[in-house]
Amino acid sequence: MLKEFTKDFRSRMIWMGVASLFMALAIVGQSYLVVTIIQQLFLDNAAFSSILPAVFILIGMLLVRTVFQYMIKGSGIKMAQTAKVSIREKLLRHFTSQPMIDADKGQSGRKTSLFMDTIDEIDGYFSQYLPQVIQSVGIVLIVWLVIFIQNWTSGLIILVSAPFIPVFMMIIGIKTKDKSKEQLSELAAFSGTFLDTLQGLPTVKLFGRSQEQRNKIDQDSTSFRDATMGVLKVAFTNSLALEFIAMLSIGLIALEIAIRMIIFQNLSFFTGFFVLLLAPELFSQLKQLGSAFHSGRASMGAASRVEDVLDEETTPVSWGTASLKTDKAPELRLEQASFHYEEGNFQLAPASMRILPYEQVAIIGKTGAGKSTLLHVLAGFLPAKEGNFLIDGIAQEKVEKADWFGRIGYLSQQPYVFSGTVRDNILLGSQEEQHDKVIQEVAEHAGIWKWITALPDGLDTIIGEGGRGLSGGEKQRIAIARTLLKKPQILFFDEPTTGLDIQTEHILQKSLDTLRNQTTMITVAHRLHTIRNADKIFLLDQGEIAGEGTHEQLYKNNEMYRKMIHTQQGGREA
Ligand SMILES: Nc1ncnc2c1ncn2[C@@H]1O[C@H](COP(=O)(O)OP(=O)(O)OP(=O)(O)O)[C@@H](O)[C@H]1O
Repeated sequence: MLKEFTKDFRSRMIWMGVASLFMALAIVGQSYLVVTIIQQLFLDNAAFSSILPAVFILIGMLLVRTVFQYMIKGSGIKMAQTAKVSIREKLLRHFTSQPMIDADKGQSGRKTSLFMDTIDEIDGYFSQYLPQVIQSVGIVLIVWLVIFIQNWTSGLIILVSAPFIPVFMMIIGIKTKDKSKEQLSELAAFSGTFLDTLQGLPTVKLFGRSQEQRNKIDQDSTSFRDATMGVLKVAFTNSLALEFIAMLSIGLIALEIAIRMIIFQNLSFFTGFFVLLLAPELFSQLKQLGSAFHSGRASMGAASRVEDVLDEETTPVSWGTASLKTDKAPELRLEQASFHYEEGNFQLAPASMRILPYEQVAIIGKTGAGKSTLLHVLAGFLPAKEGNFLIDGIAQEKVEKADWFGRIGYLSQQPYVFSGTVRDNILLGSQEEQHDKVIQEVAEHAGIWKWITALPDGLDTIIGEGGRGLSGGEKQRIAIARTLLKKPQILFFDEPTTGLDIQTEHILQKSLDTLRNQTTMITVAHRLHTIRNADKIFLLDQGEIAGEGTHEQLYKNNEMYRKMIHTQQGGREA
């Protein structure tokens, strides 16, 4: 994945290469001038004024070096920013293109950690590793060439000792990728458990499981700490080995220069000192490359974790480009359409049905019969695996996604309320800004206006993430207000199984009645009222349609339906 980006960053990398050549020349020039100044001042006893031009050129060289170093680093940071934005977009597209069922999978904390920490870890590859490789290769080659020309024996010592650094770097660094991947997995697990516990705190307390949860968090945090220590251990071993090799090589060069200068007296002070200044510059570049290699490997571990998630199999719903040519609610038709989840063995048997515009449809059946699954297939949240799903005669996969979702509404059993103002939450139902009068109107219909006016900031009151601080009934009413604002042509409604308070129930009924003639309503129904008033009822049993018709027809002809109604009525006749 990371290599893909290097193509996009080719021009930046060429520019970095050029900058590193200038840096190398500045390093050589800087050492040359330092030696010249010292030789003139201390050996040739030159006047200070005569070395002033050299001092100014030296300052210039230092400046050139600093500026190019800054530019290479800046370029690396820009590459990292672009790459991170692009990877985050890819991941977001992956998460959002998943069908509802996959989107709900896994812990939110894990996903957040992947999205934030893991992608941040990729930063090092572009901001440190790549720039350092380009910089070090250029500088090391040029500096080595100058040393070799000046004193070939020193050049030879470097040629023998320097390759140990990349070799050690690779041997030690190889482990970094796996260790870093493990560390990020542990962090994700820790974030997941922590967020899960936080969200389920009342449940945990209620069941007296605080200690177990505490132990689990403790365990996850210890695993994360151990994994972090593992990565750090590799990093420290890496630095130790690099320092050791560099120190040994520089020591050898110093010894060789001293022997040639003092014993054999065949090396000038100028050349000896020049080489002694250049050698640490060369090894410093190699050491920096070693550390950058470590962060590069850690980034590769992070990238591989992102890749694992991107490679996860999903069953996305495909959409096309055809617009529905109708202003009214489209007709829906299933032709031998079936569905099964990747996991588990539930099968929605091939089902055929026709839902006419503005029909009131109820889907009923026992728990686990497949009612919500059928509703999700009809709403385009899940793909029909076989058979056809036709929307106004057009195959669903050819219909434009935005056109379809612009026409439908979905009221789930547990509607989601976002962290934000009450106004923002209601306005989710509208593509445009709406006047407060309109919001008031739908809020009144949804029976929540009085509640809103009693809030400290009215419509501008901030409500918590996931609707925390709101009762179930209040969340439902906000969801109803959103739906009323959207005025969908088709409303998919997963009726709450748990009894709403009588008032919310009454409001819900009234709101749905207002929509009755302008909306096709497909309801997973639990209330007798909805079932009796439906134009068409589909009775599901273990994933199969076991009956279809009006209440009267089914009551007359279907034993299972009769039994269900009797149970609902507590034994009374319908
Ligand atoms: N994401 C999933 N992966 C695998 N199996 C699933 C998934 N979601 C639901 N199921 C299974 O599919 C079957 C049908 O589930 P569905 O939610 O459609 O039933 P339902 O009739 O709506 O039930 P209820 O009335 O309890 O909501 C169940 O056995 C359920 O466990």
